[in-house]
Amino acid sequence: MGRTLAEKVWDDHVVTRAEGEPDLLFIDLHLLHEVTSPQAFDGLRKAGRAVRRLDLTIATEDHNTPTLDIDKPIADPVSRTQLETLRRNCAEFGVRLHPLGDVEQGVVHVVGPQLGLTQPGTTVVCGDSHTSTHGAFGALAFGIGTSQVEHVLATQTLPLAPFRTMAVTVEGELPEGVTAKDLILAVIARIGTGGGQGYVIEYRGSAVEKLSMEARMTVCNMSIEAGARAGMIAPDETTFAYLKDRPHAPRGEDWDAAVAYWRTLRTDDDAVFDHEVVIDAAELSPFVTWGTNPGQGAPLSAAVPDPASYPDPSDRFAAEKALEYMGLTAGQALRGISVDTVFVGSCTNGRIEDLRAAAAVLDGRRIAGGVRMLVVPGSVRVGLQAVEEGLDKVFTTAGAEWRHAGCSMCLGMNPDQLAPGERCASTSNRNFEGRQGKGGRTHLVSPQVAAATAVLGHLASPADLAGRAAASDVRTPVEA
Ligand SMILES: CC(C)[C@H](C(=O)O)[C@@H](O)C(=O)O
Ligand code: SF4
Repeated sequence: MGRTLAEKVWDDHVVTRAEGEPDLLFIDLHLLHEVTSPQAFDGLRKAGRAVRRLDLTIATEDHNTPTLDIDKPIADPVSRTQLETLRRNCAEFGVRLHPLGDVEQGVVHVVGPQLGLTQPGTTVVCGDSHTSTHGAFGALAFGIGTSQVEHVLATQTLPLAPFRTMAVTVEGELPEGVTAKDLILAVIARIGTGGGQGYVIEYRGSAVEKLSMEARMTVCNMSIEAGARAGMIAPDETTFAYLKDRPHAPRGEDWDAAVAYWRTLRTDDDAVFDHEVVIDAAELSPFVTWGTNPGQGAPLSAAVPDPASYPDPSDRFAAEKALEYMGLTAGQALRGISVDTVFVGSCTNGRIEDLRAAAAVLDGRRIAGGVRMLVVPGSVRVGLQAVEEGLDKVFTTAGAEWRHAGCSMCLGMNPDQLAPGERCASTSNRNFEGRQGKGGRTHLVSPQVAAATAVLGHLASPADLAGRAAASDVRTPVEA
């Protein structure tokens, strides 16, 4: 019988297989950050062990890094300790680290792909749930716990329980203005936050094939929000073009050999998935969340749902609780919900295409009075590219704040937080209670919706700005 993409990559990495035991897999790339590595390094130190494969291990600082005044000492003592600990550990064990101030620093899931470290057919792990992002390259990429981080540091292998396979097939054309973020939010709303549990999801179909690498990363990034162990997309010409000439991509003959292998990484025609979901791209529209988990979402054109409409009592209870926390009423139009803050960034939507998309909406416009907008590039490189393209000026001219790279307000482990009761349209991936600051309320959106929301001061899509000319289009003849 044929095999799925995930099964092929898995099989190519089995070091040992024994009846009744999990397979031991070789790990090709281990990414580290400050939050989930300290105890793992402590464990190594106590056991008197070294890092087994320094050439396959790389660290960056992202969660605790400030996005302002990065040349000043870090004021928050917890963040300072986290970063100092990572620096000490990396120096002691010889691990390559890209610290705050380094040109390759940034959110771990933005840094790996942009350096060309994330490659098709590899196994990638990190002590971080959104490691699923790397599956966009046809890699098998898992988030792992701190004890597993220690195991990988010591052995470059990991025992892993078998997974089930799910295909999410999206056929057709995404309508104008509908993005990868809308697609994945719709998938999660459809299968639920537990719908992917135990599965590796492969996204396929003509709509997925047409997505750029960055859009594919947005989709795979949020697989974990459907409870899946990983998300994957088969590598193709788009993948190869993205990787070519990246610092760690193979070169010359090695490149040709790599591409020849990568072309074999496709689900066989006769392979069978344990579960299949089919979605018609044409039916998708800009999507926003109204609740406190990423599955509580609806089209922007819809209304806040009535908890009473849920047949399942636990869904009903969850919706009631969510509406209470979010300060929303059933039946209220999603489009009318006003926000205090807009956050563009994170490993979901903090890449250059995301910043371009937000800037295109803001160009020549101003954000609404009383709205605070933070634009945080996913990495220093993304930030530099944005500056080269003049996007930072578009943001600041519109009244937004242009910040230094990091996780920032995605989870508020640094000073970028919501105040209690504040409402935010955010391009990140989690809308849990208190995620962006205690008492803060999060609506997950695409970069385009984030930008339009900033301009109008309430949840909106760029289409809602039509007819409201950009400032640059309404110059008087004298100015022109
Ligand atoms: C801090 C880290 C362990 C966490 C994760 O695993 O995802 C964070 O990145 C998040 O997004 O909540
Ligand atoms: S940007 Fe957000 S989701 Fe991504 S790693 Fe950082 S905190 Fe986690």
